Amino acid sequence: MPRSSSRRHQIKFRTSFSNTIYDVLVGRGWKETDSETEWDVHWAEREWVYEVFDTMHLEPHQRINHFRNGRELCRKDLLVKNLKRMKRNLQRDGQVEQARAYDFMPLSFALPREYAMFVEEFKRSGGIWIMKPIGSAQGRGIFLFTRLSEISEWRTDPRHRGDKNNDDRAEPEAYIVQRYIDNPYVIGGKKFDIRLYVLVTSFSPLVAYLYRGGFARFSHTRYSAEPADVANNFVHLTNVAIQKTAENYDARSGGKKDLRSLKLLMASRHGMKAVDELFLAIERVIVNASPSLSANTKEDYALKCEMLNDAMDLVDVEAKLNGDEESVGGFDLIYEGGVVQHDPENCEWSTRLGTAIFRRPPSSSSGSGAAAPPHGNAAAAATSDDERQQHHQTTT
Ligand SMILES: Nc1ncnc2c1ncn2[C@@H]1O[C@H](COP(=O)(O)OP(=O)(O)OP(=O)(O)O)[C@@H](O)[C@H]1O
Repeated sequence: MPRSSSRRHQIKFRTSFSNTIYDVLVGRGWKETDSETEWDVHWAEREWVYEVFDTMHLEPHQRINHFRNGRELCRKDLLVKNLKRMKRNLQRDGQVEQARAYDFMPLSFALPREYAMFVEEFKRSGGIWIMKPIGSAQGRGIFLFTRLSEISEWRTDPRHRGDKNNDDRAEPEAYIVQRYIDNPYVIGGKKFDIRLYVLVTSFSPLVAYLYRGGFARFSHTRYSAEPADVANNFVHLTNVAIQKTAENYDARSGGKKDLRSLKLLMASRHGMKAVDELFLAIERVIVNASPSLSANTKEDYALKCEMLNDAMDLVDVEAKLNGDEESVGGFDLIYEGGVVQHDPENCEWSTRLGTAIFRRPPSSSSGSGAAAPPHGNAAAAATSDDERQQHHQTTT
């Protein structure tokens, strides 16, 4: 795609969403269209892209928000399958150290297919396990258990049948069963997870950018791994969709703490170096096709709009980039066919505390050999299925 001159025509977008992404696209002065073919940006539903991608023709200037095979990394069972396969291949090739990098995933089995293997492991080791429907989001259908009989209920209960007509012969719904991490890092006694935004502009070679902003999603009930609390989702599941139904839910903060405050707090406990190292390790394991783009607070709305606006700059709809940028807005290149290694001699630590990566001073930004032009038609940042046709009030 020629990048020397900016395109002058009116940019047109298509979307069925009406949350932050809609506001951002309109805010850029772009025009909404219903046309099936005449658009520059299509912010589409994930399943739709998976279905039609192979039969659609994309012009070089057109951008769509999912890859055709995104579910290979973003559906829970396929992610497990691919991570296991990758690890096996590395072990087979004698790359022991690289294979070990895949140990971050707790022991997992795809049900019902690997039920017998799971039962063998469960009888051997016991403990707390977590069941997650393979294609769901927002904590829906997730539950913890400590006894096999609880799984038997899942196997026989019609509510968990793949066939919604309650056909007794239908297979139980597909789940991932995973060893539960029962000693999470807590703040104020509460469990949290972290929402980061990654924009993947190409899968071959893999090119990924990480956004500096993000937030932690907190539970509202103190963490406990006691048997009496195992069934209490308010203790164990940090999804906002779950937490907002808790009695003590704090609607003002939305249960969220921005990434910068989180890192400062952790730095005050452990030192900045430890926090930077932690976030570099996190960078190596981030994957998600559907971060919620709806907002439940003013801050949330501002963060998501700013992130999406920068994402639109990065996928270069208006053909304004040179193609060798390592940072665009809040997005920093972290992977381009391999981990982007910045020379510490030439770099300074980010002072924005968003992500812990080396940031090159502006004067030495060119000729690094690490940068890649943002390219490809797709960008893996999307919206949860539940957000279709919704406005700003929904949450993950
Ligand atoms: N193996 C595990 N050990 C401990 N906690 C877990 C484990 N797997 C998932 N969780 C917790 O369960 C909750 C839901 O997990 P996750 O966010 O992956 O589900 P989801 O339904 O796909 O949600 P979302 O759509 O918001 O990403 C989170 O609080 C997460 O920390």
